[in-house]
Amino acid sequence: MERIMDHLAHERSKAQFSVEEMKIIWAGSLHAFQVSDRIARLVASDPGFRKDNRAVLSRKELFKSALRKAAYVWKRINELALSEEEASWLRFYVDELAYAYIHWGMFVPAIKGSATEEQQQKWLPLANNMQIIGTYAQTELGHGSNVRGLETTATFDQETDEFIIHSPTLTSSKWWPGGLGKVATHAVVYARLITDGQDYGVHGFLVQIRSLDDHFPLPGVTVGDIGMKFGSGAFNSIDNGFLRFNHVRIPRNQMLMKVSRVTRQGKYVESNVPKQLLYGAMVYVRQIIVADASIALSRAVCIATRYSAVRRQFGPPHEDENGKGVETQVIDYKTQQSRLFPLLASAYAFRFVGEWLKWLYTDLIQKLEANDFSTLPEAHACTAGLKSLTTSAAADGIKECWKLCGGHGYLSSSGLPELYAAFVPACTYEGDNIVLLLQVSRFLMKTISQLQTGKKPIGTTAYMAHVEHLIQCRCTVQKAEDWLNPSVILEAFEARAIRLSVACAENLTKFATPLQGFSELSPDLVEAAVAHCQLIVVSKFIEKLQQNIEGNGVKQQLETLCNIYCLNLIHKHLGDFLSTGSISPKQASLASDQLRSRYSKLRSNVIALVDAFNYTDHFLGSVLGRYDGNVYPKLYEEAWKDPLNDSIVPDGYHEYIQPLLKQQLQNARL
Ligand SMILES: CCCCCCCC/C=C\CCCCCCCCC/C=C/C(=O)SCCNC(=O)CCNC(=O)[C@H](O)C(C)(C)COP(=O)(O)OP(=O)(O)OC[C@H]1O[C@@H](n2cnc3c(N)ncnc32)[C@H](O)[C@@H]1OP(=O)(O)O
Ligand SMILES: Cc1cc2nc3c(=O)[nH]c(=O)nc-3n(C[C@H](O)[C@H](O)[C@H](O)COP(=O)(O)OP(=O)(O)OC[C@H]3O[C@@H](n4cnc5c(N)ncnc54)[C@H](O)[C@@H]3O)c2cc1C
Repeated sequence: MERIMDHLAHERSKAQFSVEEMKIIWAGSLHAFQVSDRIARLVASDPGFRKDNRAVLSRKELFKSALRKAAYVWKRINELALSEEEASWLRFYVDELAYAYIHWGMFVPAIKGSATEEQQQKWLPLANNMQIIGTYAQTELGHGSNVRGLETTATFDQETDEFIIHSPTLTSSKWWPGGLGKVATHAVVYARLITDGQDYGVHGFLVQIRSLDDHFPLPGVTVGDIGMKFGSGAFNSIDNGFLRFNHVRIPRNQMLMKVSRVTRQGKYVESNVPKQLLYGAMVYVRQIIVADASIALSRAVCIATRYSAVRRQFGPPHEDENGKGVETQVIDYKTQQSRLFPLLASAYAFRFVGEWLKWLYTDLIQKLEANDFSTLPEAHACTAGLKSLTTSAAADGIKECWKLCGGHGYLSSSGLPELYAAFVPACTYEGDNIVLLLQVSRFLMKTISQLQTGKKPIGTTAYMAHVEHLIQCRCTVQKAEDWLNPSVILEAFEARAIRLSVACAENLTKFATPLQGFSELSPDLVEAAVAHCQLIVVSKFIEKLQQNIEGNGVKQQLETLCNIYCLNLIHKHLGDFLSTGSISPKQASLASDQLRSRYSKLRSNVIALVDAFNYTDHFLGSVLGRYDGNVYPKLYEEAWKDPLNDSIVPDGYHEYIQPLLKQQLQNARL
C-alpha cells in the first residue's frame, strides 16, 4: 500500500513546472480558481452531497435523491448567501443531473433572450426565486433537429385574447425536455403561431403545466416521464418528459414577444430583431457545453493518467526509488502514451477554446443589446461547430480512457462508465452533431461565395481572405523541429481547411440546384466543417500561448501540449492533409517523429498536468483516479460495499441454485 502511494508522490516530484500556477491558467483567472476551489471543497466535505451510491440505486431512489440534493443545494445557496457565480459552481460540483440544469440553463435564458422587458419583469423574479420551475419544451416525438417541422400549434383566439395550445397529432407530443416528466410547473413551449388563419411558424410561449397548489397537471395537459435512459445513474436522475396539450388556453401576453408579437386584434407584427434570436437559448447552452466537454474529458483523462502511473504490467523489471524490482508502469508504454497524451492535450485545447467562445458569446450579447446583429451568424456557426467538435471528441475520449484503464475501467467504481453515459448524449442534445456541422458548412459556403463579391471575411473566417495564397502555398517543413513553429502549423491547418471548403464550393456548382448539391455532398461538407472547427481550436491554443503566461515552466508545458494537439490531428487526418496537398508524405512522417518526441518530453509532467485540473476526489468519483493513488485497497473496499456482498449466501440460492445442484447431483448418482 505504501509503495503505491509513493508512486504518485514520485511522479509529482518529477514535474518541471508550477502546478499552482497551472491551476490558475486552467481556471481562467486567480479569482475563478479561488471561487471554484472553495466551492469544490465545500461540496466535497458535506455528507449531504455524497454520490458514491448512485450506481446501486433504483430509478425511483435515484430520482428522489436528485430531488433531495437539488433542494439542499437551494437551501445552502440561501443559507450561505452565495453569489450567482458561487451558486453555479455549487450546482456544478454537486454533479447530479436534475431539473435545475434545465431551469437555470435553458428556461431562464430563453426568457431572458426572447421575452420583452415587461415580460421579463414579471417572469424572471418568479423563476429566480424558484417560485416556479421551468423547462424548455422544444423537441417533439416526431421532430427534434428540424425545428421548423414542429407541429404543436398556438392559435390566437381574438374573442378571448388567448392562445390555444394544442397537440394535433401523436408526433406533436413534446418529448425529451428535462425536468418536464415529474417536476416542472411551467414550460417555454415552442409551437406554430397561427393567427387569422395564417401559420407564422415556430414561436415560444410560456405555459403553466402543473398546479402550484397540488402539483397536478392543469386541465388539458397530459404529462409524464419518457422512461429509462442509457447506463446506470447518469441521466436517469432526471425526468425527461412527454407533454400533450388538449386546447390549453394561455393569455396572449404569454407569447415571448421580443422577436415578434400578436396585437389585440390578432395582427402579427415583426420587430427589427432577427427571428433567429428565438433560438438564442440554444446558442447560449452550446457555448456552455463546450466548457463542459473540456471538464468531462479532463475528468476522464485525470482518472486514466493517475491510474496508468499506478498500474504496472510486464517487465523488464525496473528498480523503484527504493531499489526494489518492479514491473513497468503502463504509462511508460508508447502505445499508452499515444492514446492518452493527445486526450490530455485536447482537454487543455477545449478549455482554451471554451474560454474564447465565452468571450465571443459575451461580446455577441453586448452587441445585440446595442441592436448590432452583425456577429450573430458567426456566433451561431462557432457555437454549433465547436459544440459538435468538442462533444464528439470528448465522448470518444472518455470511452478511450475507460479502455486505457483495462478491466478495472469497466467497474462502476472507476467512475468512467457513468461519466460516459452522462456525457455521450451531449453529441445529440442541443443539436445533433452532424446537423450542427452542416450548419457550419452552410456558413462556410456562404462566406466563400461572398469572397467573389469582395466582402471581407472576418473573425474565424478571416483566413479565407488569403484564399489565393492558401490554395497554392507549400508547407516549408524540412526537418522534424520545423513542426514546432506555430506559423507553420497554422498555415497547414488553414490550407487544409480552405482547400476542402473551396473543393466543396466548386463541386456544388455541378448540381442542378444548391439543395441537391448540399444533399449529395453532405459528407464532404461535414469534413470541411470539421477542418474549419479544428483550425479554430488550433488557432485559439496558439493565441493563448501568445498571451502573458506566468509561472515557472507553465508556458513550456502548454507549448508541448499545443504541439501534441496539432500534430496528433495531422496524424489522425493525414488523408485530408495529403489529398489537399497541404503537406507532403515526407513532412507527414516528420510530423509523426516530432509527435513521438513530444510524448517523451511530456511524460514526467503528466501527473502534475492532471493535478492542475484541481478536481477533488469527490468530484472525480473514481477509485482509479484517487489523488493518493491508493487504488488496490480501495477497489477491494468498494467491492465489499456492493449490495450483493451484504449476505454470504445470495438471495435466490434456496430457490434456484440449491435445487439445481441437488438435481444434478441426483442425476449423477442415478
Ligand atoms: C474551469 C471551467 C469552468 C467551466 C464550467 C462549465 C460549466 C458546465 C456546467 C454545466 C454543464 C451543462 C450541461 C448541460 C446539461 C444538459 C442539458 C441538456 C438540455 C438539452 C436541451 C435540448 O436539447 S433543447 C433542444 C435543442 N434542439 C436543437 O438544438 C435542434 C437543432 N436544430 C436547430 O437548431 C435548427 O432547427 C437548425 C439550425 C438545424 C435549423 O436549420 P434550418 O431549418 O436551416 O434553419 P432555419 O430555422 O430556417 O434558419 C435559417 C437561418 O438561421 C440560421 N440559424 C439557425 N439556428 C440559429 C441560431 N441558433 N442562431 C442564429 N442563427 C441561426 C441558419 O444558419 C440560417 O442562416 P442562413 O443560412 O439563412 O444565413
Ligand atoms: C439527454 C437528452 C436531453 C434532452 N433534453 C431536451 C430538452 O430539455 N428540451 C428539448 O426540447 N429537447 C431535448 N432533447 C432533445 C434533443 O434536442 C434532440 O434529441 C436533438 O435535437 C436531436 O434531434 P432528434 O432526436 O430529432 O434526432 P434526429 O434529427 O431524428 O436524428 C436522427 C439521425 O438523423 C440524422 N439527421 C437528421 N437530420 C439530418 C440532416 N438534415 N442531414 C443529415 N442527417 C440528419 C442525425 O445526424 C441522426 O443521425 C434532449 C435529448 C437528449 C438525448
